[in-house]
Amino acid sequence: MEKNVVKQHYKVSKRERNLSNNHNSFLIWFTGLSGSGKSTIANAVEQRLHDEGIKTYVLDGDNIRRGINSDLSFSPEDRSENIRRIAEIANLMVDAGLVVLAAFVSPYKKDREFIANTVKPSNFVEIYVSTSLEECERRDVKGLYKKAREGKIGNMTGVSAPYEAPENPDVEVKTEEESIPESVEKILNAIKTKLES
Ligand SMILES: Nc1ncnc2c1ncn2[C@@H]1O[C@H](COP(=O)(O)OS(=O)(=O)O)[C@@H](OP(=O)(O)O)[C@H]1O
Ligand SMILES: Nc1ncnc2c1ncn2[C@@H]1O[C@H](COP(=O)(O)OP(=O)(O)O)[C@@H](O)[C@H]1O
Repeated sequence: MEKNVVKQHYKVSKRERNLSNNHNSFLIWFTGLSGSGKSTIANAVEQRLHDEGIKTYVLDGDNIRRGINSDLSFSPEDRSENIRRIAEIANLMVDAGLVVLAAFVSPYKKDREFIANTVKPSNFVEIYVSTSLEECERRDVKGLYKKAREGKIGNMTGVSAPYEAPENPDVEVKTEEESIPESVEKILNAIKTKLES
């Protein structure tokens, strides 16, 4: 389809925004099963960054799916479209100078590669929140696993839909072995040099 759309260049660049904020902007992407701890850890990391005066924003699966992506299901195609839109949104926010923390199940490797390429691999930090399915089911924060086992919801990641774990994440957070503060420290250490503008 002919689109007749031409890329426009902005006067103020990402570099200039980063310089005036005194820190770089990039995307910290949390992937893992539902209940693994993505939101808990992303929000705890954000709090620490915010307290240091860094401009941040959290994008979270549940909230995005209640708003801009409320038309999407949990089929493989809709999950990919979910991630495609979030990658584009995150890219705009990174361009605007924010450190974006995104917490999405994002079960497909190819979708996570798409995100990295959308924001540029140098602006992408992948955090694998690697909690076992057994532990996520034990926590069952939202009662979804119980419903999935009872056959009341389909396509539940880990139960009736796949999760492709990252092979080479920047940080792996093992929530069954580490406390929340330990995981937060690990992530803050990993991004320290990235923040320097
Ligand atoms: N079938 C199924 N599978 C997985 N998750 C489900 C499902 N149905 C609803 N939920 C709830 O939706 C949240 C996951 O949405 P995401 O946008 O992160 O999913 S995805 O990246 O498109 O796979 C997820 O939030 P988190 O628990 O924070 O991960 C669940 O609360
Ligand atoms: N070490 C840990 N790291 C993160 N969450 C933990 C940890 N130990 C227990 N939890 C609990 O696990 C639950 C994870 O839920 P949540 O952060 O909503 O996960 P997700 O966003 O991946 O669905 C929370 O109730 C949290 O308090």
